[in-house]
Amino acid sequence: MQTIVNELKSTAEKTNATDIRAAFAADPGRFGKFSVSFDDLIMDYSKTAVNGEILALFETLAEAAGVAKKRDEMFSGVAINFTEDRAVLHTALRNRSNTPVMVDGRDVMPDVNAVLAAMGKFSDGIRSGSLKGATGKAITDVVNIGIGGSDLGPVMATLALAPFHDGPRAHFVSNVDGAHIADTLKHLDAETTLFIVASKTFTTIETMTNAATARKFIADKLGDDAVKHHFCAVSTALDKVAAFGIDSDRVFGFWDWVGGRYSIWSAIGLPLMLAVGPENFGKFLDGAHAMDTHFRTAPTAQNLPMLLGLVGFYHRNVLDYPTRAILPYDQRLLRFPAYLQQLDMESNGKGVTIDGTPVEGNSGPVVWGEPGTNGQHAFYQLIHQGTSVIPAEFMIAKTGFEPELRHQHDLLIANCLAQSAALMKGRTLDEAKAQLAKAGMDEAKASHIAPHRVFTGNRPSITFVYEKLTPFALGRLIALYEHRVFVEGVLFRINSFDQWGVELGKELATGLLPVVQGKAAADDQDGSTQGLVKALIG
Ligand SMILES: O=P(O)(O)OC[C@H]1O[C@](O)(CO)[C@@H](O)[C@@H]1O
Repeated sequence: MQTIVNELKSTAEKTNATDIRAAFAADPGRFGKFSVSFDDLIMDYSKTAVNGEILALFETLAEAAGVAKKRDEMFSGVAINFTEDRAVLHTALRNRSNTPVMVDGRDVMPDVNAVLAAMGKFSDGIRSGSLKGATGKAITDVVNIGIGGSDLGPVMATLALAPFHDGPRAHFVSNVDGAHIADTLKHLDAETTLFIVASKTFTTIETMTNAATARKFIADKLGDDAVKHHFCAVSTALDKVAAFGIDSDRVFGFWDWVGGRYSIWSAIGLPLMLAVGPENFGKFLDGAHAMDTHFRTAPTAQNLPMLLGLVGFYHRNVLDYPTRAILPYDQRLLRFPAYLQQLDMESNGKGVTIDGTPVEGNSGPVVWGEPGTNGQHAFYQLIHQGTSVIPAEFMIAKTGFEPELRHQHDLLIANCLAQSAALMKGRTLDEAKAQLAKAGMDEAKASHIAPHRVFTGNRPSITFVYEKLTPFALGRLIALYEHRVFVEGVLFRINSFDQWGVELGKELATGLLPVVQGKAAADDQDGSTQGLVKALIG
């Protein structure tokens, strides 16, 4: 593999691949060569440093790394998450074909479908008002209590599908900071509020602490017996859920072969189903399944997740770009960058390969971003003229949901395409001087000012275009990014599906809590922690 990576480096240099502007000047038909589509989803990667030679090496690299073989292992239930001895089967949750998926010799599809049906029945009951609170009132507000994968996916998807909401209002509490639940409960009526305690392990301290506060909120207002009418739970730890006191018919399970950051398709998606209904949730699953089928069957050169992963690896490990910006031109994808931060950085932020040896080169990039056009007024200065090259990933729908505001959607499209073009084309010194001269600036001053108005250009971006942000399109987009993370993880030669890196902080926090509470001395803490504890608690 390393030989091919080295060949990618030398070929990029030899073909001057990073001069993207020159590549377009030499080949106006570049878009046709370096864009792929799957139904209405188009991925334009022509504004990246690719060419025919690079693309051929991508295919060689994918073959040498065995990406397709490892993909098929994942879909078939091989325990590829070997440090936790688990299969990775979030794809089974949206396996709309219902072909058997075997785990430990057993087809899991009947279980998957049973949970989905139970979620649908519960959602219909809450949404119709037939399932009521303790005082006989219909539920008007749902509060999801969870964090990480038990929060970020539901938050992102529920906001993204706002035009499809016809159920109770959705609220999300995740941070252990009391401000989060306090600000949420302030506006809610206990009689008409349902809490979902969402935790794969049912041990996460933030979630369990907030759940206890929510429970007290209901008990104080409506009495202990009311709790069972105002709570439900989503978890794999059914014994812990029972101990919390939630009735089994309000517990929606999922399985250890579903990673937290890959769990939106499971019962973790219950807040989304309550908001948009079981039918739209089914379309959400349909979209992901369509992308799964595409990923499993399309040849590499036409395979969107494969290409997105290969370009991402190329940017990270060949061209050495340390971050990537996710820039959705869709306000309802406001939380999509944050969702991808966990999906990508908790999956591929690893330093050890599957062999237990240190990663050679780089592993996952820093993922960040904000919707356009807002980002243009915040950090685009750096993206355009800073000293770091930051690959951008834009996404834009052909059509919005507000026909009466079509003129605003036109502006959104114009800005999205313009930013991608500006990053690629830039502005030369001569162009800057000519522009200043045309504005009437004298030559001496223009020579002084012009360097500040130069844009290097040749800054890479990928643009996704799709018809409309429907449940199907959202499911398809999320699955695309899940599989891109998978492809990059294989190329980095890491296990993308464990997350040991979150353990140490948790362990130290457990030991520090009694010190913060004044119940234990800080003597064995490091000097900085001792100083900070003293400053904070005296
Ligand atoms: O759903 P749980 O078990 O509460 O875990 C919440 C999150 O904490 C982590 O385990 C660590 O961040 C994530 O992987 C997970 O999504």
